[in-house]
Amino acid sequence: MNKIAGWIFLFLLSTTSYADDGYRLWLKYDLIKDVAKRDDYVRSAQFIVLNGNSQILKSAADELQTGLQGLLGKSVPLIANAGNRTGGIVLTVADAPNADAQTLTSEGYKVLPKQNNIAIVSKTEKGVLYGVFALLRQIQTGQLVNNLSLTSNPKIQYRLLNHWDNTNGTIERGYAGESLWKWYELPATVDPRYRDYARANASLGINGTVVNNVNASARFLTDEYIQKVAALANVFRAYGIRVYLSVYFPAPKTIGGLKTADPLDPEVRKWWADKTKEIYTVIPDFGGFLVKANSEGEPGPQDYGRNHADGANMLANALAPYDGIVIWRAFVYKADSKADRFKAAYEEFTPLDGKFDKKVIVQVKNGPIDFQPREPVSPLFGAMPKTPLAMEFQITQEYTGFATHLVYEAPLFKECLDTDTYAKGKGSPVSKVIDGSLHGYTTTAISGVANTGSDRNWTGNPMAQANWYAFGRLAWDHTLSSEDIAHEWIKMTLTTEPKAVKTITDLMLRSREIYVNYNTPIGLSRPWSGIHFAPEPWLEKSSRPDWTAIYYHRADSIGLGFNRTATGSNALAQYRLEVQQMWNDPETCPLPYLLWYHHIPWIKKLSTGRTLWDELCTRFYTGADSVGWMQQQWAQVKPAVDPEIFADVTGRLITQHKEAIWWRDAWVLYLQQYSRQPIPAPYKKPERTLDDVKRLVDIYQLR
Ligand SMILES: CO[C@H]1[C@H](O)[C@@H](O)[C@H](O)O[C@@H]1C(=O)O
Repeated sequence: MNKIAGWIFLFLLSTTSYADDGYRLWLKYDLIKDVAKRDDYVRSAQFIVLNGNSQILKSAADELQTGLQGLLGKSVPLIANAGNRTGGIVLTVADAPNADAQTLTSEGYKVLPKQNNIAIVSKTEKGVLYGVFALLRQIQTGQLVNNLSLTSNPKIQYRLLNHWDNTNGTIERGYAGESLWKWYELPATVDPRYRDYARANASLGINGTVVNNVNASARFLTDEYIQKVAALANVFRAYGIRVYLSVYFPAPKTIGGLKTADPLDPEVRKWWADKTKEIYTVIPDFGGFLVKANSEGEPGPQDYGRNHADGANMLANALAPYDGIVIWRAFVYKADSKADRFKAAYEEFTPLDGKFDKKVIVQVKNGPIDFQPREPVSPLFGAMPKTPLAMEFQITQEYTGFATHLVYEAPLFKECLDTDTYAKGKGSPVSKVIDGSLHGYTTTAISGVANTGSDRNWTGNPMAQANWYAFGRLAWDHTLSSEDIAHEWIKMTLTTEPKAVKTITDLMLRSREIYVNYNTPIGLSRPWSGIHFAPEPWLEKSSRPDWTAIYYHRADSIGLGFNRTATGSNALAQYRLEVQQMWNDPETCPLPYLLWYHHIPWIKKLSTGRTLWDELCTRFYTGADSVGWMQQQWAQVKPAVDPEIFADVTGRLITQHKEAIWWRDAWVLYLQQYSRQPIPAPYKKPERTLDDVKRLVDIYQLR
């Protein structure tokens, strides 16, 4: 009987541990199997010195104890003073004239050898917490810690997740279940998961979270919701994370009973000042407001004949007594079939450069359109020298295959950050614009639209955890490489077995380009069906002209692509001269951007030696085939990876392959109507007809 009970216990244990593998993210802290290595760590981690009892220091010590307990299989005691003892870890908040702290900014940390101990030093408790995670990361990735010497300062001040979560628990563009925030239960019931969310973010250095959708409900500003958000803030505070709210601009009317929301109206201004005061009374470290205004039907200051700066400055004024900021989004465009949507943000915002209050940051999406699998950088990054600009990346895979397609986003983020804007001559990359170093902005920020949800593994596709991870790591230090970040994440999350690490890294690094190839190669964009998932390049009618596909690709009997040169929309003129030169000439424009800027004849020979048509077909076919390669690569790592995660990713890759072929067929058959060219050898004509694919997409979109 006992034996049976024992078996049942073991069985339960093993199943829970599988299920937990996804839940624990990169903070797994499993026992290090290499005994020699483990002993080495044990010698350096015999005790933890914790001097002080602030919430954040306590979180740091807790995490260190939990991590070491798991990794070393041994509980490590906390003591208040090292005395003469050596071989421990000393957490130190360095008071002013401490030599070790001199090169540190407020959130930076050092991990260094000190009197035969490992010292984790920072000017602040938050920095100590980040240092603890850095030390754990070293151990998790199998690096030596004796004589370890790390110095790290975050390059960007506000490192935020933006959640597009609604009051009813849904998430706009969320593919991993419902919202993490259980609004109906809050504030009385506080899910322990909020703490794990905070730990995961703090481990990356994320220090703020906007908890609700930019298409905001005014309810978030009611007392009822402020209390709920305060309950979240109470959990996050212990991990150095501040909460922010997206605001509905006409809230003074909808919940305040005023007749107007005009930002220059004294009553409206008073309403916001009072509301802000109310928030700070309940959430003393509230981070500030995020605003989507006069964009995609959301109301804003223009409804009252005012501009974005008037709206943003009014909120900045309300925040003036507090340490909070206004993040005003530049994602704007008007429904005008004659205009080029590409140009809209630049046109609306550059005249306002220098007119924003110093508490305002203008948040710009990485590209001028909308989070496409590949976009050129937004021209705004090179054109707002007097306004701090925040970067907005999308971690959730709205346009990169939801939670089924494996797309590692670090290369996409890096491509944008590394692009030279030439704003102050050569060597003015986007990264230096947003980290403030180029124009001397003192306020700097970066946001990632979150891909988390209530799914047990947080992100739906377990591999998408890497995108959350990569965003956070790059927000802290944009000089890290995609490859190094992938290595870290894999070793902490999936396996440390060297061959498997290499195979998975390779797979991840190639995944985005593979997706681009079957989805939007050579500068195509926005061929989406309404839900932004299935191919619908044939879409010609929609409620807005710029929500059709034809608006973007402009296929005709001559060729394909959007002419944005001087003979077309002239959007290129929004960039600095050197950037224009990079893209202006169809003969020299790099292929990834070609159709973003040029209408190219089907039979035109490209730099690859193939005609446009043949090149497109090559990309669609090799892209779809490469998903087969991804499946083979993944199959090889089976022995090294948790069985449940292995099976989950295997299943998603099967779906991805099927859908990649679907994309290929849709594009090839649709474009062939215009090109009237045969599909080049060795590729075979799709077995289905264009009507077959259209029907498939129509059915896909039925409710
Ligand atoms: C929150 O709305 C989103 C919308 O769902 C998305 O399809 C669009 O791309 O971008 C919008 C935005 O960024 O405001």
